[in-house]
Amino acid sequence: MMHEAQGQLVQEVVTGGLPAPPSRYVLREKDRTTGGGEAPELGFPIVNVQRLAEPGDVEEAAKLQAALQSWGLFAVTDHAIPESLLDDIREEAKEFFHLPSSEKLQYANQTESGEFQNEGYGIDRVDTADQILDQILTVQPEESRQLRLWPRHPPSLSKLLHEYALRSEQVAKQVLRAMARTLGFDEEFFLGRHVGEKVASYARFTYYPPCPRPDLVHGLKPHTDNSVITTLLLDRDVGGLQVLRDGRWVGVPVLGRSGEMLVVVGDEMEIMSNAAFRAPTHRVVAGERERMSLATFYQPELHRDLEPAAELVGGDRPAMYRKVGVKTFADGFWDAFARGEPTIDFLDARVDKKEAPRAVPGT
Ligand SMILES: O=C(O)CCC(=O)C(=O)O
Ligand SMILES: [Fe+2]
Repeated sequence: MMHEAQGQLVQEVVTGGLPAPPSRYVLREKDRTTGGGEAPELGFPIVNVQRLAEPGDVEEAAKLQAALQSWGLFAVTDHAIPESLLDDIREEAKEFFHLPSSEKLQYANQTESGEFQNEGYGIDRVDTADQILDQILTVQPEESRQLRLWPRHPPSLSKLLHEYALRSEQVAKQVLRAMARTLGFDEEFFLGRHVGEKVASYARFTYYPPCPRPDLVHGLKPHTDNSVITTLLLDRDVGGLQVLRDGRWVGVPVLGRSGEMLVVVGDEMEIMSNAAFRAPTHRVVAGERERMSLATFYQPELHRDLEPAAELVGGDRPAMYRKVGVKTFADGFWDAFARGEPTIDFLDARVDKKEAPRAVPGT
């Protein structure tokens, strides 16, 4: 059901001159974000996509491998997406979020009877009090697009998203091919055999309004991504993304052009690779300046099952996850996210419960 606050949009409350965020967004004292390792990290991994495509480039492959083993996410350069496209899509997305709520609610993520649906504009399903505003759209396969939920204003935003989706899919594919190679498999190991011809993708634009008391609220609460991998277009000037590393939150640095596009390992890759690659837990802290991001989640074809690849199971490496349908996993994500639990644990997909991640600080 629709939460009574669904129509009360946080950026309007916040920019309306209030000294502090409305109480429903305020975190309990123990969950607040100050003092927790927010300093941006030096040595953040950056991988060159063109070089990754060269099977003989062992240096770049080693960088990818190190990035996957350490952060589970990394910036990509030489990705062939024109800078002007990245700038335009960010600008137009902000323009969309700046529209009056009556206009944006045309694309609301609820059905006419008030039921939550996974696509559209709004706060995510409200089960807890700390969620922000986003717009989620299926982008691939094209025949699954629900165009009535695609913004008609600004007028070119939909076209930009279409173009961006085509190009960002190429980046995701290059990275998946190179990831297969780092494990000694052929390039189609993940893409062709486990993901399928028709990679599914969902775009999520997230808008973080300027927040008068960033210490009191989450931007986006801790989670792992519901994807094989995610491409993530960041705000060029405003940081806030943090990654949980060895029990500490570490800030992703703002690196201008070379740090604006990230690739993030998702839960589905963790399962398929039998934890050869792990999905990093990440969150966004609120800030005094507005910020937006565009995440595109790449998923296997919906009719498939997710399970550890047979080649990565055996001997001293038993299967660490049970088989789960891609659709079950995708639906489970929403329940898990609303409760602040990892989807893998929420769906009881981990074979050895002792392997479950330690409790996330600040949740
Ligand atoms: O806004 C960001 O930097 C991160 C967004 C994110 O993690 C997501 O949409 O899953
Ligand atoms: Fe994420």
